[in-house]
Amino acid sequence: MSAQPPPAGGTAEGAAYADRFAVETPEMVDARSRVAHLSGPPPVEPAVGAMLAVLAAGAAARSVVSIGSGGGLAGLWLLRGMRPDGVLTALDGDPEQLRAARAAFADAGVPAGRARLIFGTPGEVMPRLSPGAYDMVVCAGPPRDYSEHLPGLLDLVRVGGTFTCHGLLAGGRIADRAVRDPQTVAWREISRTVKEDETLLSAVLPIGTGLLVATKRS
Ligand SMILES: C[S@@+](CC[C@H](N)C(=O)[O-])C[C@H]1O[C@@H](n2cnc3c(N)ncnc32)[C@H](O)[C@@H]1O
Repeated sequence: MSAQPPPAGGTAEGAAYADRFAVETPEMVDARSRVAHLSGPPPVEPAVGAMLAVLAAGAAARSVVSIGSGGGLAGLWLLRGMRPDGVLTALDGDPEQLRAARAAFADAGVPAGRARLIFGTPGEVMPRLSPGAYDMVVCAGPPRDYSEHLPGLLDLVRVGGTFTCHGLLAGGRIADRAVRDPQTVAWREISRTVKEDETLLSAVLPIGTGLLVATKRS
């Protein structure tokens, strides 16, 4: 398990319980330790991974895009919830993280056809993805790196599908109007855009470092 993050809501004990409730497979535990020494932010907390799996199962997801897929933790949880014939498209701009993800999927026995690993940024890869074709689009990483692509990322989601971003409550800065660093400002822009989009029904879940979830209604 990753180091316990500051609780986005509730108590540290509650957050720890939510993470223990979401039991990870041995392959997930190995995937977590594989990325522990790499640079970059940590993978999703178990409670967040479990929520992603629940959302994927609820959407009977057959096609999911993971932006900033890292070493594959979120991907393994998503694959657990997706249909057995579902395909995960995972993209990351760090070759070491992608290598770790490839190892994680191989370890977990994920058939090659179920996971498409792509090196690149959202701006580079999005033109290769079809609008409206995805049951879920799952974003992680620094919000400034994908906020400018938010309209395009939302366009990828089919009607009835789900969009998520993880990390917006980290440190609680988003709630403090006096804080105006670029990442926090980017999180506010993403949250506002999603909240004000009348085609979306959205919520913020205080798990992990905060999960923004939206379902496309039209
Ligand atoms: C928090 S980590 C991902 C963790 C992953 N979702 C998981 O749970 O295993 C964020 C990832 O975003 C990637 N990333 C950051 N900026 C990016 C960009 N502009 N394009 C592609 N990937 C990016 C980083 O390389 C890193 O692997």
